[in-house]
Amino acid sequence: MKKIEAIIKPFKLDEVRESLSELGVNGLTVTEVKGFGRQKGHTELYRGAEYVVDFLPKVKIELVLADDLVDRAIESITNAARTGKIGDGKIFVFPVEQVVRIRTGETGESAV
Ligand SMILES: Nc1ncnc2c1ncn2[C@@H]1O[C@H](COP(=O)(O)OP(=O)(O)OP(=O)(O)O)[C@@H](O)[C@H]1O
Repeated sequence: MKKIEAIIKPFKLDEVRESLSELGVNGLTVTEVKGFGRQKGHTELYRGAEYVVDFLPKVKIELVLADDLVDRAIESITNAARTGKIGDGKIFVFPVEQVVRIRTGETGESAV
């Protein structure tokens, strides 16, 4: 199992969620975050306004999924989140040791 953390532009959240649902992803966690990438100090467009601030609002999506879904999930997120402009975001992938579904006590891939 792997955990994908994707930092995306907030207005792309619905599109990304829909593309992941089509893949059969069972759940995900979303957090409003702030951050910067390589373009720090440069302006970036956010909701029509230009920002020169250090930290821009982003959305972090976290999802844990079976190994065989990871490549397709990365492709879906990339296609849905890309505008081609700076600040489109980044995807990080981590190994996951264990998952426990609290209600049923299931563990491993069947708990994801
Ligand atoms: N190395 C990193 N570690 C942790 N978070 C990061 C890292 N790089 C980017 N992020 C997060 O991802 C968000 C989007 O990054 P961003 O797309 O601006 O990266 P970039 O490398 O500057 O790419 P681009 O050239 O497309 O703008 C940042 O606001 C930050 O929250």
